[in-house]
Amino acid sequence: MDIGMVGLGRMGGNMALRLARGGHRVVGYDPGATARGAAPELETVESLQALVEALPAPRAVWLMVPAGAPVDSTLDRLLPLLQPGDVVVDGGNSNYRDSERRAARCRDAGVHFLDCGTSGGVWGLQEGYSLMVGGEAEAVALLRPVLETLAPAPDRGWGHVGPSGAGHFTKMVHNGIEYGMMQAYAEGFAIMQRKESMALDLAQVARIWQHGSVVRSWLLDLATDALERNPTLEGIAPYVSDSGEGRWTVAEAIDLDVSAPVITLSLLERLRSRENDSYADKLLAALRQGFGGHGIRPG
Ligand SMILES: O=C(O)[C@H](O)[C@@H](O)[C@H](O)[C@H](O)COP(=O)(O)O
Repeated sequence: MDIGMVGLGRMGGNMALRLARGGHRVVGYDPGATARGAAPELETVESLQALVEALPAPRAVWLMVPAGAPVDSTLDRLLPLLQPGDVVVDGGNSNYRDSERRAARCRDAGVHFLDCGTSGGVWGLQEGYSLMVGGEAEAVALLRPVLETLAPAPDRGWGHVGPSGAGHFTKMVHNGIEYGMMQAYAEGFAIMQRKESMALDLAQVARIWQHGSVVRSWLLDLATDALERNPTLEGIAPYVSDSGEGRWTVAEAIDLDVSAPVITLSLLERLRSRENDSYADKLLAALRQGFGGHGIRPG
């Protein structure tokens, strides 16, 4: 089918390519002008207007722009160009409450809005993406050919999970789980690395666990590659960023009265990783000295 792809960065560019290679006609536009003009499979245009004009009705336009304000500003410019019956998909890591709001806004204009949680990262081009779609069934049916091509296989790795917001809600929880799993691997390997008397080959242990072990997973495969390439993790600062999904998961857990200690602590560990001159730790040391006369390490 014909589809417009807005945003041709790491995710959008690869998704556009996977679709083009899967036999779809993809018209790409990148607001940041990082268009992959070099990829011969992609037809790129210079404006949203040109993108809309290049598509037959009902139009399908997939947004892969950074979450937050860029999605709203793209919608501001895109909606007046669309017609009732057209479909907009937000495939980025948007907050699900924003997606509920955007769906209502599109509905007022007669345009369908689908929120699609997209997992797979840079590997999605070859492996396919895991896609969680929220919105109206009618719009999902229109997008089915595209979803079947983006997914690892037409009949699996994607699904209509619920009403507007449900796609990004499930992706948010997916990422919360991702935080917890990553943290558990990181801690386990740190314990083994500290056991200097055994001089364990951590890449070897990871390789063993990849086969038959209860904790085998794609994240473990990535850990194995990382440890094989760089066993001491030299050149990597112990600083872990986040893009918001873990925070939203923790906030949602609290709102719903769900105890989610592992996800919460893995988020806090990321925050902790960014403190290399902790005021809180200095105060702790000062208090301990205050009440117990314990020594402090001069800094
Ligand atoms: O499933 C995925 O493909 C990932 O979860 C991806 O969507 C993720 O958002 C970023 O790679 C990093 O997220 P953080 O910056 O929050 O770690």
